[in-house]
Amino acid sequence: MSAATATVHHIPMSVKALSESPGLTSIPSDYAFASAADDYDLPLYTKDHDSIPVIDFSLLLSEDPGRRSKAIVQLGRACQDWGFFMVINHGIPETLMEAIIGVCRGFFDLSEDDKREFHAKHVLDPIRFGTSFNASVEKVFFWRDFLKVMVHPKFHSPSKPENFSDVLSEYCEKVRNLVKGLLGGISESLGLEWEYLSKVLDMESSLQILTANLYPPCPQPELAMGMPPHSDHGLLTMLVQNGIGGLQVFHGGKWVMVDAIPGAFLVNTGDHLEIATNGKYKSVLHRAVVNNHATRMSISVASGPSPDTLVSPIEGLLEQTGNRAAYLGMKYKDYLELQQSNVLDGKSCLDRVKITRAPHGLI
Ligand SMILES: O=C(O)CCC(=O)C(=O)O
Ligand SMILES: [Fe+2]
Repeated sequence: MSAATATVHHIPMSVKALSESPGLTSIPSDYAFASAADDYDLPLYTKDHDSIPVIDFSLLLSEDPGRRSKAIVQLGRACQDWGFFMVINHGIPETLMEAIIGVCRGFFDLSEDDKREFHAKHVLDPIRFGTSFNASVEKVFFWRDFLKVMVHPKFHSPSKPENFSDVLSEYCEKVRNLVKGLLGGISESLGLEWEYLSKVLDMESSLQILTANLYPPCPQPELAMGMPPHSDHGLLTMLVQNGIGGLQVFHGGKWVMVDAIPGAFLVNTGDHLEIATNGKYKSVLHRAVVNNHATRMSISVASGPSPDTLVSPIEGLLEQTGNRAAYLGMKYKDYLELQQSNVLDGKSCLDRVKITRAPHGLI
């Protein structure tokens, strides 16, 4: 390509640096998300937050069969009706949850030069620092910086700040165990054995990715968006935040603001649980809004099958779900690459593997 025809896409600086520019009172026009009006611009409901399902993890492991099966029914309902729930009594110390938020904050507070080392060349690079979602293809940027680290089956970690790697490894191992328990309960809620999903999805080699999100104060929060409506790849995403709200889930045709129980995990079902269950447990749309007074941080851990697992609807579940597979099989790592290389837009990636059929009787 000659210099005259080359187009250089403008990659913005971090929103952290932008938000710290002296005298910033409005956002640059390429962060104005509201002008790109979308279907999700619906009224916001907070009153429903009481009904967000709460799962007591300790009951899933209870020795009392009655309490255990009740908890499993509740978990199945939460996956089917909401695709979102909070988990309490999960056994992960709050000090460790605070520590992971602390070391991630420490990472974002490194100099821009230090962080630049992790500007990725490829979306599957194991450590990536960036802004927005995929700034090289986006027209509108999101008010968000991120650090993404692949921590399993192979562990990676930035070497700075000090003790980042120790906290990351301890935290992610504990989250993996929690996910194993939740998947066991989910398996049973589908009438399968506790170990079933873990085995067919090869969770021993589960691809686990930690994403730290930083949303600095924004002078015009009503125009900007932290993360647009999207569903997550993988099976379950486990999220914690620094005490500042901003996560909204789409439920019953409305955006519901999540009012987190302190110390609880916020969990959402991902695209690969939808594919594996042939649409019985659908991945949930969610988004993150920003505010003008406090820096919000959230740490999400996405847990998927092993990178090489071909994920398609599970045979044993077809009978409960209309007898025909409604999704094409795709290797998890190929799906991940596809999702991360494009703009983040609702469930557009999942739509690519969805089999659409003409209504019965029509060709
Ligand atoms: O910050 C949040 O609450 C949402 C983050 C999120 O959706 C993600 O990391 O996929
Ligand atoms: Fe998400």
